[in-house]
Amino acid sequence: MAIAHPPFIGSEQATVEAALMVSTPSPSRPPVILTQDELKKVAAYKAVEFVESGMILGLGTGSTAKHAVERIGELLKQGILKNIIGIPTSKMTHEQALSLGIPLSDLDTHPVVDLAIDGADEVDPYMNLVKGRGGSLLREKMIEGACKKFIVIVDESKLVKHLGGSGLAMPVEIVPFCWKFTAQKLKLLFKDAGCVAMLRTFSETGEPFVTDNGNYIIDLYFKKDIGDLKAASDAILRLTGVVEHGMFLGMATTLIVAGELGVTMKNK
Ligand SMILES: O=C[C@H](O)[C@H](O)[C@H](O)COP(=O)(O)O
Repeated sequence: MAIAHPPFIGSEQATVEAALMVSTPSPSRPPVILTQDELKKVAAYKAVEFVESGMILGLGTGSTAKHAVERIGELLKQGILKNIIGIPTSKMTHEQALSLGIPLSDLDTHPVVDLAIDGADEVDPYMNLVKGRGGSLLREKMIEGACKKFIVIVDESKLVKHLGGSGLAMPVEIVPFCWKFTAQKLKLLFKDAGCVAMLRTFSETGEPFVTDNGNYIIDLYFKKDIGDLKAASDAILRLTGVVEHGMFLGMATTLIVAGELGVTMKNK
């Protein structure tokens, strides 16, 4: 997806330049064309402006968060940030952060996290999120739930009117034991919303996708709005066999969206 991008102003311009290393647009120069990945990078770089030396940082997972982790690594290397400790939300992010020389820890050692930066699959107008299409929802929810501040970074394609509204998956992490039984229970919970529950598998082999915690993912698809999110969350979590779901309700404290009209930021 290529988007014609109007000139940014102020610190947003600086963020775009840092993210993309582009020169300032001018009337004589055509507008910068940003791909979806570049928009993710712009949002990520903007969020990293809130990172301060000495912070304990929750490091998110996914194609958006990876830009933030990369930028943190870069600023550490340049000596602009010092004494950062990262707490990765997945094995993948752990590997990335290690390769960048970011010192790492965990919630056992650092139970209070200053700031987390992470992407999302869907964001509703109240900053509720769907996360976990990459399979990392459990560790993300544990770490982001322990944060004083949680910045969500997305490109504008992630904005929805209501959760589940993109028509894409709402992930639920479950124990592998009798997964069909749990999937059926999940489907029945949302039968009025026309729910379809599917085990996440690898398309090449048909083998189940296994999370970092050794669990399976059931992806829920809804034909209609599921309504009361808190009630839906409680009902899912009451099912024995469910470990966690991908609805992150009331957790985000700041939302940064990069889109066609520039970067917007919203606080809780
Ligand atoms: O499990 C994956 C995480 O929740 C991601 O943060 C989420 O899927 C968004 O990923 P991306 O930035 O790649 O769209």
